Amino acid sequence: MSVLFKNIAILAGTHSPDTIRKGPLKGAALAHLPVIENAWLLTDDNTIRDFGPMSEMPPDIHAGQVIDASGRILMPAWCDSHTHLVFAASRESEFIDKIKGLSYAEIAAKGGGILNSANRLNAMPEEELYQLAKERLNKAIKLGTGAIEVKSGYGLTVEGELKMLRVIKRLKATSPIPVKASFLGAHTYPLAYRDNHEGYLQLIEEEMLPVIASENLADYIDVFCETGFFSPEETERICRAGMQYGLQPKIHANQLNLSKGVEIGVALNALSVDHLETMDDAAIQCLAGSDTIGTLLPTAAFFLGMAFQPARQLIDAGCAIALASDFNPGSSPSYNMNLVVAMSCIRMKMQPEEAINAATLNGAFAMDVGDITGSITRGKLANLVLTQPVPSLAFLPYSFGNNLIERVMIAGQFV
Ligand SMILES: N=CN[C@@H](CCC(=O)O)C(=O)O
Ligand SMILES: [Zn+2]
Repeated sequence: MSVLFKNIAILAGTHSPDTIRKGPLKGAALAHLPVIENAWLLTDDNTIRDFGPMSEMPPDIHAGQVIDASGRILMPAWCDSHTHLVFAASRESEFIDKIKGLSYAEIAAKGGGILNSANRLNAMPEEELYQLAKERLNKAIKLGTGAIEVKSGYGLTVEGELKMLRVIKRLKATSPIPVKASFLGAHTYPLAYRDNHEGYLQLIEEEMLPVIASENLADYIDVFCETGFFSPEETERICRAGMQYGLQPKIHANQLNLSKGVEIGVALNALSVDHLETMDDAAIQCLAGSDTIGTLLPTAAFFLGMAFQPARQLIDAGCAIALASDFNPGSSPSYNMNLVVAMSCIRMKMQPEEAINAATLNGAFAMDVGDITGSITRGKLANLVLTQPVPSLAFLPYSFGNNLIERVMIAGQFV
């Protein structure tokens, strides 16, 4: 079916094919969000067919449905390039511990955190895990998410990790939006290997990765490179093991400490290094001189009460920045990308245009779908967000916490 949107107050994110070909928006280019005011857009089947200013709309357009978008913004759906959407149970008891003053690291050290999620996940049948994940994904789509990356990392056993990745593979097959999978077996050391790191690294290399590759269960290799989790040397070893199977690194770096994750990610040509709460000048310069995307996860910093990522310094240094939700039960129990964008403006001093680009086009590039989604470009997927009537683009992050989305279109269909 084709849908014609008419009288769109602001059609935002109309990046040209030339811009898309150049890859992620870096530095000052991030502030350039092309818009057409008083515009029309036509979808055809699952794609964006054409668009332009109302004054130039061809008189003979035929569409199955016509929408009057007066006063509204039409823009690309969010591209959430970092989530842990597959998990068995929420962890609000740890939330209480955090309120009482325990840190993320202290909760992890007493057997909570990722290990808590791993115990619950290993006990849950695959079908139930899939149903829970599918429900969450559908809710995220209704909030405007039109492409998503999902990680394993709550199994930490051969069976558990494969179970998670098989769930993600089913989501890929059944979800209306693009889904990418990252293998995060190196999320933390399971208790059984606490004093035998070599044994767990070998388990990943010899028992997990070969099966993952043969069943085509992952697109990326991820490691939590952090003090108390995986050292820089261990991170590099696991990334290289994944790379032998064609998995590009996309790693957790510099969340709690200057972990060297950024430097390792850049050296290994990682697609992205994610978190970046804790950065020094060397790490910022290293990222700026690379093609690796820095994915900022402000809701995780917010939830853990940490300093926010230094978005301004990163952008001013010339880095390519994406924004993602980090949706997970421990450090970011929200998949709301609208909130991520608002928080990035309010707390990281990003301009609304920068935040929208980072959460759409650059997010798409951070999961290799920049050629099919993340902007209003002819031939791309019609994955679109139509807002309620709003006075301006800046109103979206300004009016934080309010749901301003009226309709979401995925592959040309309203959801
Ligand atoms: N930092 C490591 N991993 C997740 C949190 C996982 C958890 O606490 O369950 C993150 O990206 O924030
Ligand atoms: Zn994460």
